[in-house]
Amino acid sequence: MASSEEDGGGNGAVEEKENGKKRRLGALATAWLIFYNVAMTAGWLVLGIAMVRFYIQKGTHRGLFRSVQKTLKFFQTFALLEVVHCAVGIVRTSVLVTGVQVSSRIFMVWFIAHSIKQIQNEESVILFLVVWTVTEITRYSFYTFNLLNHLPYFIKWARYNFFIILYPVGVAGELLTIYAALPYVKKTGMFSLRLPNKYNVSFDYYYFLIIVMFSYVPLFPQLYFHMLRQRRRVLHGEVIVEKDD
Ligand SMILES: CCCCCCCCCCCCC[C@@H](O)CC(=O)SCCNC(=O)CCNC(=O)[C@H](O)C(C)(C)COP(=O)(O)OP(=O)(O)OC[C@H]1O[C@@H](n2cnc3c(N)ncnc32)[C@H](O)[C@@H]1OP(=O)(O)O
Repeated sequence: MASSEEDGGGNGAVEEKENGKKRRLGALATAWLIFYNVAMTAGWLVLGIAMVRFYIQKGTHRGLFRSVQKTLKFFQTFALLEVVHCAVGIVRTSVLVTGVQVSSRIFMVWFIAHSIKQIQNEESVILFLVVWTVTEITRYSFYTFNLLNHLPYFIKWARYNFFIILYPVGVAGELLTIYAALPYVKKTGMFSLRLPNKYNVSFDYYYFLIIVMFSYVPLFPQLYFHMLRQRRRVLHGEVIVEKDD
């Protein structure tokens, strides 16, 4: 995370600069991250409240995705900035780990749930929506309070414990949703390119989705074990030697 001006540590990109510049960039980066995390906490809170209100009013999950999709798309797409934060060094996280996490979410939102209307009312969509929402409210409020140096222990505890259950449940929701999308993708041939065509290349979205589903097998454990290491480091103070990207 971007460190405060006083402690001066923890931000390689910033530390290399000469002193005056370093202080300014440190304060700017911290201010930006506070703004970003407050906005994201608020966005996911709004989404959570909208989901609860929808369910209370309608008594069904049908139509829920449609009613919250604008907020979801905006805030989940905004999270692309997290990859930028790592790349420019204002947060101390792997670009690769963050990139996989963010791109899989963007993919679910735009290329599955948005593009394939027939699956928007699947229970699995609601499953990953609820899990993402709880996760993100906890995660962004953790970062915000941490940056402000007033971190309540229960938020820290929630950040590094909830994922143990929420991560596999969220992944199950995502995989079930992709699985539910397969027949529609096959029937419509969407996003696919058949031969012959002027580019002389073919692409089959149906098989691409199957490959994406299988790619969870090697990729998800890496994210999960990364979080388990973070948990040991933050909650139990273990020193973890991270490999470079
Ligand atoms: C094109 C098709 C692609 C298809 C790919 C298919 C493969 C997909 C496989 C992957 C499946 C993922 C599925 C996923 O979407 C399901 C869910 O999310 S379910 C819900 C449960 N999820 C979670 O709990 C998410 C957990 N993940 C994360 O928290 C992050 O995304 C992750 C990058 C994985 C880990 O986070 P990080 O390494 O950043 O850990 P920390 O939070 O401990 O932070 C480390 C330090 O960085 C500071 N930091 C990070 N971000 C910020 C920020 N925004 N503001 C301020 N500071 C930040 C943090 O404080 C730490 O600082 P320090 O080291 O000083 O303590």
